[in-house]
Amino acid sequence: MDGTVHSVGDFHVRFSMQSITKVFTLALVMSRADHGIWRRVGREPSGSAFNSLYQLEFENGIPRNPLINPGAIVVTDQLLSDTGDALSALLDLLRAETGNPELSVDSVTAGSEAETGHRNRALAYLMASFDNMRNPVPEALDHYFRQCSITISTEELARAGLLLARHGVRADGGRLIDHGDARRIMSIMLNCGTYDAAGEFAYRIGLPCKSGVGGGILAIVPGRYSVATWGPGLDTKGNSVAGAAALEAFTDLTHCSVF
Ligand SMILES: NC(=O)CC[C@H](N)C(=O)O
Repeated sequence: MDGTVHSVGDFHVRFSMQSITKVFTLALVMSRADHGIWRRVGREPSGSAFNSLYQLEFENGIPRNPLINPGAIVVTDQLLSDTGDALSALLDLLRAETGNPELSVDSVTAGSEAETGHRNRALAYLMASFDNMRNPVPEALDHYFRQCSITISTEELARAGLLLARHGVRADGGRLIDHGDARRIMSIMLNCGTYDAAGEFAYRIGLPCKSGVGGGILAIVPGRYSVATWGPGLDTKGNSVAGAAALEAFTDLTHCSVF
């Protein structure tokens, strides 16, 4: 938590943050008093794929949790209502926490997210049909697609993760969220941060984690440090195979887990 970074391998390589951004948009929304987000999204593991539609239909347009796609779309929609510019709010936070003012969106990735995002569009319109979207779907999705396309290195991701390791205290010593909300976000990461493999991750690694389909994983050792891994090969659930293996070896060797 003093900012010392230990790195190995391709730690300067930039990759697409993808779903890892979902943790930071949630923190931004929760930083506002009376945010009301838990009326719009749940806090239970989904047990299904991150872009599954059927559960959302059964559960009346209320996504299971904020770390699967429909939940994150709701959170981004809320952040858009709160700030007028969800993407800028997220970029400002990540630039400050990583210490890299150049952190930005990869426009080629963002273009491809928009071009291929039919399922995300289906999820968002389904939620709109249940009156769970506040902004026009195309506008909210534009922010969501660009948010997923922010590029970051493992070193920067580890720095950003300190926000949670420090229970809500920012790099500049100010506070974004209170201690309890940081604890709650990490509990959601443990239960929901790796989609329908969260049980397996808790068993193998025992840390709050958030993965993204860009191959990154952010893991937090609360009160001590954060660990970021990147390996582009994904398993069938969308989690980095090498990243999970590295984190498992790491907690086996260090005995540092929340259990
Ligand atoms: N699991 C992920 O990283 C999903 C993010 C991806 N951009 C999507 O919306 O489908």
